[in-house]
Amino acid sequence: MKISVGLYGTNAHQIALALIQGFNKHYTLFRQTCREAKTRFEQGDWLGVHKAVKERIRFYDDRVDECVERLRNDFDAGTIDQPTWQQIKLLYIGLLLNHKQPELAETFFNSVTTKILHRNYFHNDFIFVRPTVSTENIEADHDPTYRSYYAKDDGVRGAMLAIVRDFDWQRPFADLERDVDHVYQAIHRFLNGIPRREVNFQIQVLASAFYRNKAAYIIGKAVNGAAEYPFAIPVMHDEDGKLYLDTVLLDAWRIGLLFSLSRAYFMVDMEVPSGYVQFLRSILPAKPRSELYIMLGLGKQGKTMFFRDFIYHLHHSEDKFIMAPGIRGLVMLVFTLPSYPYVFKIIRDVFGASKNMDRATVKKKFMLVKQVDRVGRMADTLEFSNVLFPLDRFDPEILDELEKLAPSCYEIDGEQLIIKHLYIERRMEPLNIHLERMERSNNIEGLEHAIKEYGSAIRELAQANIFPGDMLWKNFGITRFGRVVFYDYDEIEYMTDCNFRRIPPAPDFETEMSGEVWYAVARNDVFPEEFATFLLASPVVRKIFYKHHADLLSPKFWQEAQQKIRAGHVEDFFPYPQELRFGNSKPDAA
Ligand SMILES: Nc1ncnc2c1ncn2[C@@H]1O[C@H](COP(=O)(O)OP(=O)(O)OP(=O)(O)O)[C@@H](O)[C@H]1O
Repeated sequence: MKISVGLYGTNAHQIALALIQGFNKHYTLFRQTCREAKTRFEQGDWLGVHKAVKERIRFYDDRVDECVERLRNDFDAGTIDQPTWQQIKLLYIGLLLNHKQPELAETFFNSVTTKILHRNYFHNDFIFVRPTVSTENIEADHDPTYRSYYAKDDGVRGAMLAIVRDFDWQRPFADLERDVDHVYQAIHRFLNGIPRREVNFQIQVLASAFYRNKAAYIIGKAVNGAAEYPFAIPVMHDEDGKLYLDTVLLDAWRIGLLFSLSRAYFMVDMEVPSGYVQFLRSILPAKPRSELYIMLGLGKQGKTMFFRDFIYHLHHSEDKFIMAPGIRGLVMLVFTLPSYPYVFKIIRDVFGASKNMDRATVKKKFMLVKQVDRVGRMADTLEFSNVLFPLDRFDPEILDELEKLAPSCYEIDGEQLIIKHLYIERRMEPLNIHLERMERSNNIEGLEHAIKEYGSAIRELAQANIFPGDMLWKNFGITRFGRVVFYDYDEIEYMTDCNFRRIPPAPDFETEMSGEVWYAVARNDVFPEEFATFLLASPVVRKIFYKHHADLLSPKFWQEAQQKIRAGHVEDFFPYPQELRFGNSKPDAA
């Protein structure tokens, strides 16, 4: 039934209700899959874990589209007048007063209404440019955000046992008391003894575990006097299918790395997500809230917050956007703001000669990266449409490049530059620049570290079913923490779609020397023996590469990795160093 909208929005209330119903449906489904993560973990359903993460990404857009359609069908949304839209927003705020996820619901409102309204309406009268409802200290009705434990008669060890048991995993531990003892010893070593307990001593633990890949992480902090000690404990399956604690992470920066954007998103069952973010911020104050929301699977909220932070930063800085240092892309045009740690990537209109693909394929590859396990080796990207930038902050070189290479991707409207589509990702030092710097300063240790890391990145990506396609140094970056991460996605393929081949012997010497290819090459053929030609021109780099990663230059490594994937093997990737593991168990060999 179509209801026509009268003057001053007599249906404003019904429209506000339709919007909140749309959001509530979204969050119910989102929570359901997060809740089921516990069962998937208990059952060791690792392929199911990947499938669920992939499917969850679509939930948001599906619900937004559904809600837009409902507003169009039931309320003729395109004809709603300005006063009615303002009224709808005010009524919607009223519906959020006791809501448990008001910040997400505000963002949902924006997602739906910006699909209906013209850009001129994108200000605070009509959408939530700024949040309106506070998320401070929202109490959950059913599932508390964190639980508190005290060291009573059975001491800290007893509290730790209770913490783990309260997760109620329906799978036995191999030897929980042994593991808790390891945790206790690790804390002892880390703190140089166990400090005297103050009267306020307590351990606070986030009530839902953080599920990712084959692990569940217990995250919390101990409070003692004025000091707080964060911790994260990964729980895993051993080779007999029993649970065990793999380590305890006690350095806040190491815990922060669990939330690196180059890893897959967590599944966490949260009634009040802002409570989780608030708690995480108390142990990781340097992590932007936007990145925490993204890592909790709430990407749209993360993007919204990222953008609010970015606009705020623009108002409080003066530097200009410049072209990103390094070798220019043949597919992407990349610029950056030196005072902000991200790069901005636009798909060019015309690609360099060697790039035989189109815009849709590039977008598909970027989406693929979001959906797979990035194993800490592929940068996550935030995708935006119609982004407004202040024109006077752009270096003329970027404007020239835009005009030359991507004329259909932008518009200039008065003082504003509107970029129609772009990806944003963390800025790193391009690996080619890093290696040159290391070689120039004769820093062999730094060079060796970076090359070792590069090979490990390729190896781990292969184990996670990703073949980078273009493995040149310039397509990788190195993070502040010295980790090598891949960021050029236009040529990536699933490992299982590639055909890794040895170069067939030449029929005769003349053919071999001719520089011509003497064998037929199909689209998905890959010849690992060729990698050395374009990677290892520098003798010092070559020597180090051969020392650590010579096997990557033969088809055998790649074919074996393929076989394992085809046999359903899901590799273990540990977001912390091997030497921190308690060594209780070899990882599950399944
Ligand atoms: N995350 C990043 N941090 C820092 N610099 C980056 C980042 N991403 C890209 N760059 C810079 O921009 C350049 C081009 O980026 P990218 O490799 O994504 O583009 P491309 O067009 O896909 O490249 P190619 O021509 O190799 O396909 C890189 O060589 C690098 O110098």
